[in-house]
Amino acid sequence: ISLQTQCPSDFISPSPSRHRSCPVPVDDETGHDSSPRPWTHPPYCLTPHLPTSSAAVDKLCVYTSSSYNDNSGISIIATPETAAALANAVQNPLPAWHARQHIARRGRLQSHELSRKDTKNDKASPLPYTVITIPGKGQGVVATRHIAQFETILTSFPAMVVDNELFPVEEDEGPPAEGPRLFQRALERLSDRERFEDLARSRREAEHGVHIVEDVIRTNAFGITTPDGKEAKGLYPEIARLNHACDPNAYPRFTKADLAMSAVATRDILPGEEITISYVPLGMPTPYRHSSLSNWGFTCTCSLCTSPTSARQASDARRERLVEIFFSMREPSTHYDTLVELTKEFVEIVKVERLEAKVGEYYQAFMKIYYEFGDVESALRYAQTALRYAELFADPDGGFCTGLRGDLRLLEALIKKQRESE
Ligand SMILES: C[S@@+](CC[C@H](N)C(=O)[O-])C[C@H]1O[C@@H](n2cnc3c(N)ncnc32)[C@H](O)[C@@H]1O
Repeated sequence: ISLQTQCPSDFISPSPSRHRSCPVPVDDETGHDSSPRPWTHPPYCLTPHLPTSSAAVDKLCVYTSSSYNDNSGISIIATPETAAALANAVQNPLPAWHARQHIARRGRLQSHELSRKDTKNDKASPLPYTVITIPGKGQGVVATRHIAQFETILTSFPAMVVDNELFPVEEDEGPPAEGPRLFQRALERLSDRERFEDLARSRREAEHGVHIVEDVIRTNAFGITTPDGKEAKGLYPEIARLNHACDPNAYPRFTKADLAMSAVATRDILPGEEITISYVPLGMPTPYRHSSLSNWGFTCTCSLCTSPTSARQASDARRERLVEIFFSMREPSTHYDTLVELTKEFVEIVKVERLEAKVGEYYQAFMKIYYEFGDVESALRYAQTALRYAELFADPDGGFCTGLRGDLRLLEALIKKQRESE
């Protein structure tokens, strides 16, 4: 008998649990008298006045679990359906949960100074990083020992998840007027408010009246997809200490099954080196990066942006060349030999520009192109490498990895059939 239950909004591998159930949507009417599991407070709901272009949303409610993440707590602002889809992740943490050393007690980071002791791979400090003040950047995260390429540096669990309806893309559309009341309730109910309120803000002076939750989320949150497929913002206080670099040494990986966000090293990191991620899509040339970064209200002074003009221009040219090559590779008029040459050039640029975290995506595209050319053996090799990198930098149970595994099986079957008929 399998104890595992599959719920309608489950991801590929639901975490097996004896206590597993399929949570039903609850709101302020259905959940008024009690606090239905895993929520420790009755849902607080409002009907937002959304722009007509927006999908129909009857209610947005605040759902809180005070016990989540070693009693740091989580507040979710979502529709009853999305909250139900998130409930299992909140209620059934994966077995590795307590083993994660970087969740300090009460969810706070150990923010001690980077001392000589720390840099010597000190066993007493289980964390491979510390949080310190970085001139011109506020706080930042610095390695306290050698971190190997592909190592998971830190994993963080969300303090808040907020439906994107409260963060319309079009600036002039304006957020729904109900936003601040929902934000306030979500903040008040958090057990560890300090973990949230300590985070960087970027709109305090420029835009008076912006609610602290809106400001903190806009400055620090990641875009995530909930198990029922809704776009939301996830606020991960530990990961939020990572500053931006255009040539970062870490990459954020979101795993839907436990809602975790991890920072994975894209290359070896030396003790004392700052650990950085890119806030904007990797691989963009300077002007695109700078306009995308304007949302955070800082001028990027990372090593790439402050490198000599000639080096920066060379990097921009390589990044633009990647796009050109990609289109040429897909041109129907491109001959196979040219395709092979273009692939080599592309791979070389990816190495020089240190875009390891994008290899999964790039090689998946190569797989398709070589398959269309009838070179199934090469397609299989690219699919294998794509999956290896995707499992490092993307959700191993997510759609990207699952799709690649399916492609691999098809390609293997095809090759087997071809060999049998030879
Ligand atoms: C997600 S927070 C990063 C952590 C933040 N430094 C702190 O003290 O908590 C984003 C904010 O950090 C600062 N920041 C991040 N990367 C930076 C960079 N490369 N240069 C200058 N400031 C940066 C900006 O103020 C930005 O709005």
